[in-house]
Amino acid sequence: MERIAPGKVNLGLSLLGRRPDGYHELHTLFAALSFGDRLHLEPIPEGIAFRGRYGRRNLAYRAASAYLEKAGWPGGVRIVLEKNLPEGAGLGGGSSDAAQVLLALKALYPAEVDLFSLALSLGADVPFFLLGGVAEARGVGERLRPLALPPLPVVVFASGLRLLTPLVYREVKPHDFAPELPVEAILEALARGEEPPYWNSLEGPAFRLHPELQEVKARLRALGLKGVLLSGSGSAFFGLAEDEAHARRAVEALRRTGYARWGFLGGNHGAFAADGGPLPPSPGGA
Ligand SMILES: C[C@@](CO)(OP(=O)(O)O)[C@H](O)COP(=O)(O)OP(=O)(O)OC[C@H]1O[C@@H](n2ccc(N)nc2=O)[C@H](O)[C@@H]1O
Ligand SMILES: Nc1ncnc2c1ncn2[C@@H]1O[C@H](COP(=O)(O)OP(=O)(O)O)[C@@H](O)[C@H]1O
Repeated sequence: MERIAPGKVNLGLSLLGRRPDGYHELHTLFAALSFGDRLHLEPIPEGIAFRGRYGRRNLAYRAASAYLEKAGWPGGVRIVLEKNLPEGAGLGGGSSDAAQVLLALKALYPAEVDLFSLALSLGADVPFFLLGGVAEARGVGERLRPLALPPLPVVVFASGLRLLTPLVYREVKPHDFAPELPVEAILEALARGEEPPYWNSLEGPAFRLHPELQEVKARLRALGLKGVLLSGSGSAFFGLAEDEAHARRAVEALRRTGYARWGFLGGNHGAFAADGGPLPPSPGGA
């Protein structure tokens, strides 16, 4: 069985406040991308045979182990993880890998296992990847509402700087908190190809830690991309292109200096990955 684990970007991320447990309450729009990592899975009599980085600490391995444990070890699985998404870039690759392993194992070894709570125990972004598509999220990302958005060409760029999520959250100051995102206005602007009225409350903290990231954002803007924003806790930025030709030109201009790739969000992109259906070949990029 072969599955694509799509990346994601956050079409706006607002930090509403800090909870007593130290976590931050957020309001965000997740959008799955039309490209991502690739997983090959096949049943074996017992155990987990895993090929990929980090061994047993890999989120894909941990997802397999958690599911099979809860299902009572009905059999084993061989997993080969082909990493295409940059790590620690805010594109959610590890979370998406974990979600696809959960979905694949549920198909291979059906059992009364609550995938959603298992997903949440693996990471705050993992439940979203069980759905894919576009979704509004609250809490730490677990309260989800699916949304519709037409397919939009998007360019993603990561300079290679690895931003650790805990360090970015630690840098958050009270003045970084913001109100809820204007969801309807964001969706309307995106559909019309206008500058969306969104922000990412983690940009301020990320820029304070690494001021050079502001230049990266400016470069994407200078290429004519709209709604250029840090994705999640970074360090990847994304921006919306006018059309495929514009997206291709932007990738061409960026690819010598980092990970640059274009694809789609919205439409059916990143949604059908979640039910195991085949994905179309990904469009170009580095
Ligand atoms: C920022 C987001 C946006 O989607 O993901 P990325 O874009 O980096 O993938 C998420 O909030 C990433 O949440 P999550 O996946 O749980 O982050 P982890 O790396 O597990 O958390 C690392 C640490 O960040 C802090 N943290 C995390 C999430 C949150 N809502 N508030 C927090 O304060 C906590 O101190 C936590 O111990
Ligand atoms: N399958 C995996 N893919 C990527 N990173 C993983 C995976 N399993 C564990 N990790 C760890 O999780 C960290 C964050 O991974 P990733 O999901 O790619 O980034 P982000 O949380 O910024 O979106 C990595 O730096 C790595 O140490």
